[in-house]
Amino acid sequence: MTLEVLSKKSAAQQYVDSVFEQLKQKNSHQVEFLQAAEEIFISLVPVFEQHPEYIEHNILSRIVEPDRIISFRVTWQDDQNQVHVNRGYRVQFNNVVGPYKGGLRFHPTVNESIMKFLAFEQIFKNSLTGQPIGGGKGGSDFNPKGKSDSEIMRFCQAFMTELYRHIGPDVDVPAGDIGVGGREIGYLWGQYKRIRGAYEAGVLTGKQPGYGGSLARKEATGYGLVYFVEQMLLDANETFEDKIVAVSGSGNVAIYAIEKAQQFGAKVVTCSDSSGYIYDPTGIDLEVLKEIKEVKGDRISTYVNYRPNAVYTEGCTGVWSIPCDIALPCATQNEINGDSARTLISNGVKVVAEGANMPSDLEAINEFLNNGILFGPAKAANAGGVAVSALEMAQNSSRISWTFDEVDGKLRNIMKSIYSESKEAAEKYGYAGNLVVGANIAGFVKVANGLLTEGVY
Ligand SMILES: NC(=O)c1ccc[n+]([C@@H]2O[C@H](COP(=O)([O-])OP(=O)(O)OC[C@H]3O[C@@H](n4cnc5c(N)ncnc54)[C@H](O)[C@@H]3O)[C@@H](O)[C@H]2O)c1
Repeated sequence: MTLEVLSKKSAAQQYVDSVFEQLKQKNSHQVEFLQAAEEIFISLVPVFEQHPEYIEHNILSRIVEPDRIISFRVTWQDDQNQVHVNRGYRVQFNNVVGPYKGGLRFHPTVNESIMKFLAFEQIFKNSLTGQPIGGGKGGSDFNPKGKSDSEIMRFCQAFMTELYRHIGPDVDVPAGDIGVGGREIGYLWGQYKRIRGAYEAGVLTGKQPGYGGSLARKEATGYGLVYFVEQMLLDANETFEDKIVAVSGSGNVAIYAIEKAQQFGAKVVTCSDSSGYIYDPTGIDLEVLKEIKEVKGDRISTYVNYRPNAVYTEGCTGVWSIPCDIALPCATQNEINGDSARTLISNGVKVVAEGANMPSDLEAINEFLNNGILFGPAKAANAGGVAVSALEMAQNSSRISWTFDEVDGKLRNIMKSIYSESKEAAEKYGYAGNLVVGANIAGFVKVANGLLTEGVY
């Protein structure tokens, strides 16, 4: 029996290693994609140990190769009539669970590796939501910084003039991401509608409420994060009541995480932007924060003009030196390194949950896990945004609009079930308490089982 188990173990490990080796050979220049794939592959070894049928059907090789990668030229004219060319992408990675779904990113760093890494992660995040959405991602190396409104509009129209033939409400449903907000979604949607000659609202999500958009989409990621932590706390017989919370960022995710945490009775004492952070020991004044960021688009340093007892400090990482019970990184990738993690731990943090994508580096995650900190990984904890995008698609298909409370109630249930599925998967595969492994496995197994039912293709 022992030998049998050992040989099975070794078969699973050998299989995962060999698929990863082939992946490296085929994609040697795609650093980000390989990094994301490796992280997920490591979590999956125990799954292949228990499911040799996945090895027989070569599921891993089939999941890690995108269904297709579309790359196209985008030609547009600036306000001085100069002609520019950018490259557009859409990676349609996997549609076993539903139509491809994932954001569009407009940023100069966009390349095929980054598109593939984001689309690959999106498969498992979307599967975890329990909503019928597959994984995709797209974008362009276009830099929106410094562009006029008309230039943005012309770029979006040129981008959609090619993209429209590859997407559709039952095919592939893009949304926003970095550099693509409500304004860009509006221009993209207008152009799609004009070309198609049909009101296919479900082709894009993140639209304005009243024009095909869903109520509570703006709040969804931040609220969802807090609902996820609510479940983590509940399991430890705790609540948000009177907890000290440190939040980083002051954008869409941060603002609504702060709002919900405060509604649950927590005291949120920090927020930040890319220049520095605020420490307000009496609790962040949300009205002031919204005025600064949503109305005026100002720097977070101006907070002290409204709240003289608060302290502003230059530099972002210092935010993690503030003692807290719960830390919610909601700004950007790699904002918590090993040192920041150790500081948080020595100051007594009990829960860390990721609102941003990949805010903790690998060393930080290991510090949290090895020191018994409850850790909620981004794939699970910030899935509320895409979950409500799926609810937007459902409303578009049925041509009805749910109330704010209806959407919010569904979001809370979805976050509850993402938590319990991740927790149960971790327990089932021998990693009790490790939500990183649990979320990867729970997302993967659903896609793998779907693939098994569809035959070989
Ligand atoms: N908006 C969503 O629905 C959603 C969903 C899932 C994940 N995310 C992720 O959450 C993160 C934040 O997204 P958002 O929508 O709130 O973006 P946003 O642009 O609204 O806000 C980002 C905020 O972070 C601040 N920031 C940037 N760099 C920083 C740094 N180094 N240190 C501290 N603050 C910094 C910015 O000043 C801004 O206030 C991103 O990683 C994004 O990919 C967002």
